Amino acid sequence: TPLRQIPGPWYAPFTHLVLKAQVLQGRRLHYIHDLHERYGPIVRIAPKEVAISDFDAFSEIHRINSGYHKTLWYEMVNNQEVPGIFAIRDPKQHAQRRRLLARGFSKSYLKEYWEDSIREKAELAVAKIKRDATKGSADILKWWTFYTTDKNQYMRAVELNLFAGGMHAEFPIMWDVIWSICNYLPLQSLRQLFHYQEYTMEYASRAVNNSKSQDGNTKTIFSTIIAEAGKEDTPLTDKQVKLEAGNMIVAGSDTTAVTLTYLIWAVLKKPELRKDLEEEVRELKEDFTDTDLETLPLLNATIEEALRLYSAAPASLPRQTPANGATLCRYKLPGNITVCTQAYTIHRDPNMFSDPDNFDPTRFLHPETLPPNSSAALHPFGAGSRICLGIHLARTELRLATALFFRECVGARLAGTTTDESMEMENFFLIQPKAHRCEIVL
Ligand code: HEM
Repeated sequence: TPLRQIPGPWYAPFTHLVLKAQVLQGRRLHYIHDLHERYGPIVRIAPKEVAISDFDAFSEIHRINSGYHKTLWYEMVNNQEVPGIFAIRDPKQHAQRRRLLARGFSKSYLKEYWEDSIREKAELAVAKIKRDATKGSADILKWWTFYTTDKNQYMRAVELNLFAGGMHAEFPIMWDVIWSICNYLPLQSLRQLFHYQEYTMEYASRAVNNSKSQDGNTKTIFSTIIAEAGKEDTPLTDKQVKLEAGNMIVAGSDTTAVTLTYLIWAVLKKPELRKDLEEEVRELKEDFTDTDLETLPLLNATIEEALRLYSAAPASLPRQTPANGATLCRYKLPGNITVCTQAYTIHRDPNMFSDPDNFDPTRFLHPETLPPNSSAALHPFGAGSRICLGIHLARTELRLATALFFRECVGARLAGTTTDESMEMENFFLIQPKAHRCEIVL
């Protein structure tokens, strides 16, 4: 195989077990990052899998109409009868579904119908953080999760979704064996882990049914999806709408909550930066809008820097080489093998971002001074036709929560329990702090 030319550890051509062991330990992105540091921008990581951190190759793989499609791994993670938007692999089918869902996520639509409700929830989360932090300590990861998802009996299933889906995709046989054993055990937590899809679907069904029962004036994401779904020549079935609702609930909750948590943590580690941010948001008028926030230089630079170092989905985005093969980083690759790029490594490329491990929002205050290609290399929300559908929603949520936090929680500090070690990244497709909490005090 031409893959034998590609640098990498001696065992990679023979087995994927070392890679899988890293996945099990929540260390896949660290492992691949270390391999890039050792072997360079293209590394063979398993018999039929290659990791790539070269900018040109990244652009080629994720370019619209590039011919590199999502791999089967996505369908295995999704683990549903029919794949939803996140997992659909056929480009035509994907484009059709995306068109249908996109309207409810457009920037103008969000501003018109959703901004007030996002702001209301951000205010509530910040009020709770302030209350807890004043009394003792506040776990911001917990409150940002409540900000992005309803606090209800399905929350745990939503949290488990990508973890359990990832395990199903990586270890399908082991998963099925354990699944059949656990079915006989009367343990609620195990049932939730192995039946996460049913719980999530139940939650999604409830959300869709609620939307249907609302009067015509009340718009929610699901009422928009349902309305748009009805207009198509081949409308979505009721089941497909619920399935997509489930996808949105999973894709839109931990992602934003984790990014916000790391953002606040990184700022609180730098008291001067915290003071500058507090000053910038203090100047806002009481009834500021998201449009006002878009004009704040430091707030936006801080969000950009948090997305560079700590966006919640910085790990491998696997794609399949076109059937007739490809050439990447001057190596010829056969068709239908997996190539994956990870933002974690590309965002830490010293040629794109000087002193890359340093959290320094000021680098984005004058983007024109950044090296060429660095803004194209920044892709916390993915790239090309599969870029995040919720990008505007996520950015609005990030702006409102960050501004409200630094207005209300002036002088916030990290609690003694929050250390660099407790915040180390655990990687099960998404990242989250190893301690699964992040406490602050006032
Ligand atoms: C800071 C928060 C977020 C981050 C960092 C993030 C990141 C990403 C990334 C990297 C992808 C590309 C995955 C790939 O190519 O394999 C993606 C896709 C997606 N995201 Fe997000 N996301 C965030 C918030 C949201 C929100 C709020 C929603 C919706 C409620 C959402 C819905 C989706 C959907 C539906 C896709 C699949 C799009 C497609 O394949 O067409 N995300 N996201």
